[in-house]
Amino acid sequence: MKTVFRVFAYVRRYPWMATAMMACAILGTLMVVVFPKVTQVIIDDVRHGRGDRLWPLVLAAAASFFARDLLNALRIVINNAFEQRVIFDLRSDLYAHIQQLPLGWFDNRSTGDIMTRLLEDVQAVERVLIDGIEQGVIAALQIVIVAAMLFFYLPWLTWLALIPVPLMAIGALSYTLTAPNRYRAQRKASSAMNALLHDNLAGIRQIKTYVREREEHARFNAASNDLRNATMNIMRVWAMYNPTMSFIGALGAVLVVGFGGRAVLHGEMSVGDLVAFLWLVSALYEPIGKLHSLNQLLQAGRAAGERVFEILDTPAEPGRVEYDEKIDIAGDVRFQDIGFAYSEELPVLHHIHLHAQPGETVALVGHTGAGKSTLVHLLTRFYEFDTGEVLIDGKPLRDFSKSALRSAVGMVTQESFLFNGSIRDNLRLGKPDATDAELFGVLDAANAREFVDRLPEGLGTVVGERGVKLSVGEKQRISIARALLKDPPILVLDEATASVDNRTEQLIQQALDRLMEGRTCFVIAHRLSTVRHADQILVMDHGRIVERGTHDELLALNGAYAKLHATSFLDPREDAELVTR
Ligand SMILES: Nc1ncnc2c1ncn2[C@@H]1O[C@H](COP(=O)(O)OP(=O)(O)OP(=O)(O)O)[C@@H](O)[C@H]1O
Repeated sequence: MKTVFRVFAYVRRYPWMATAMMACAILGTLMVVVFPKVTQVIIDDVRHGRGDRLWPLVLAAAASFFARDLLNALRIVINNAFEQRVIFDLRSDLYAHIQQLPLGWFDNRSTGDIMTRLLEDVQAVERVLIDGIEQGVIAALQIVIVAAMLFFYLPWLTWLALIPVPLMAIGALSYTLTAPNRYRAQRKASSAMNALLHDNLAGIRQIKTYVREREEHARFNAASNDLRNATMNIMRVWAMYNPTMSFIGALGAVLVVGFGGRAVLHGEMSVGDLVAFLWLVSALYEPIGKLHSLNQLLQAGRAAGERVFEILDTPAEPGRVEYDEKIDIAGDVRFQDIGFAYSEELPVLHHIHLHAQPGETVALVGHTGAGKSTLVHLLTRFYEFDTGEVLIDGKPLRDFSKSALRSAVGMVTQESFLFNGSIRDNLRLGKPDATDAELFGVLDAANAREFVDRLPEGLGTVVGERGVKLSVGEKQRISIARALLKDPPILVLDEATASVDNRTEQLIQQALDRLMEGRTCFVIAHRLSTVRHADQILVMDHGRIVERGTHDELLALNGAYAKLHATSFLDPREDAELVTR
């Protein structure tokens, strides 16, 4: 129930719309009493010499139907606007919160699952909200009004008409108690199918390369079949529950016809009363039937709501966010005895000490999995270190707002992720108000101007998902240009290992040199040239810094670094290129 109440809290944001909608619904429902009354009067009174009343009564009945449907039309218009606002709010809150969640949360979830929650689950929650409130209240109101009228007419026949109600309540209760598991299973199956779909679309090149289309199709069908089975399970129970309830409800009308008919035969009630009574009984069971459908919606919404609120209840990343805060950072970075673990079983960094002065280049080298990326991710608080302290310009990292800190650190990763927008949009991520002249300036510096000028729409060219329409070397240079535009005092650079041709390599290296100039740089180094020119090299092994010094010092030490060097761990190609440059 907690989930349901939390969902209803969203309605409170629009009290006027909710009130207007309810007013239309209530007034429209009140019209339900007119027709049975008119019918009774026509049958009983008009028949007995009050023919003059016939047409005014017919007119009154027509007017009541017109009013009911006019109010209904109004209610639908308000309802739609209300519904869309609520769904917008819930989706917006959810998205805003997702953006604030720590990276560790994303590491443990599939994109397809998150998207299912944001798209499908929000929709299911919204249906409960709107239909739940509105139709639930209307149905309850109609039941109360009609039951009151029935009791007013003939209490003994009303009691007979209500005999099926306790049976229906028991049926509804057992459905409600067993439904959550069925709906949870369905939401989970839907997420799993979407996750597979998302993963496969992202990996479509691999699927084609490894000729896995048939197998992946089978895997998709299996996930889709799970969803089908889960949905069928819900439907099967519903197919039993709904008609059973409808049949039990119909028994009420049957009892009324039987005992009411006998009363008419014995002259204890008029035919008009019996007809009116039957109308009212059907007007009583119609909303009861609706409540059953609503119960089904409610159970679906409950399962979806749990998944939506699970995200909203996940604590956001720690740290302040002050988007417009401007800070001046020189770029002095110090790690003091830093320890970090992704999870208790997976300690990754141990006793890390390092000091980089403003403008220095620190090269991180070491075998794969040594902890180099993890170390630099702590600098931007992508992950929170467990022990020790990181200081920037002598101030603890956690005293900076996250926004200011991340504005001060530029990142150029191997992946060079580009968004599916124009080159201009992608560059402006680094500086939203940059003019085209500034963009061309950084494209020049990043050796990217030439190919951008050659593109059919220049800066306006759309690069495709993840920048798929650009080559690896082009993407790298765009991402260097983007970092140049951001102009951060601290730079994290994950040197690309992917090979590009020698000329492109040279262009990229030149662009990087320009980018690194005058900044404190942490480079996850894969090239000999980079480490040669670094002010200090940190050699990492199993989460520890095992050696530190300059290239010559470390070679003279004849330890781990010398071994890496001897085994050509670092790519020497660029070195040769630079010498000839
Ligand atoms: N997001 C994560 N969640 C859990 N474990 C992780 C995560 N990222 C990295 N690891 C683990 O932490 C260890 C260090 O990884 P890290 O990526 O920092 O190494 P690296 O030195 O940068 O390696 P590479 O040069 O291959 O990128 C590895 O054992 C890795 O499996």
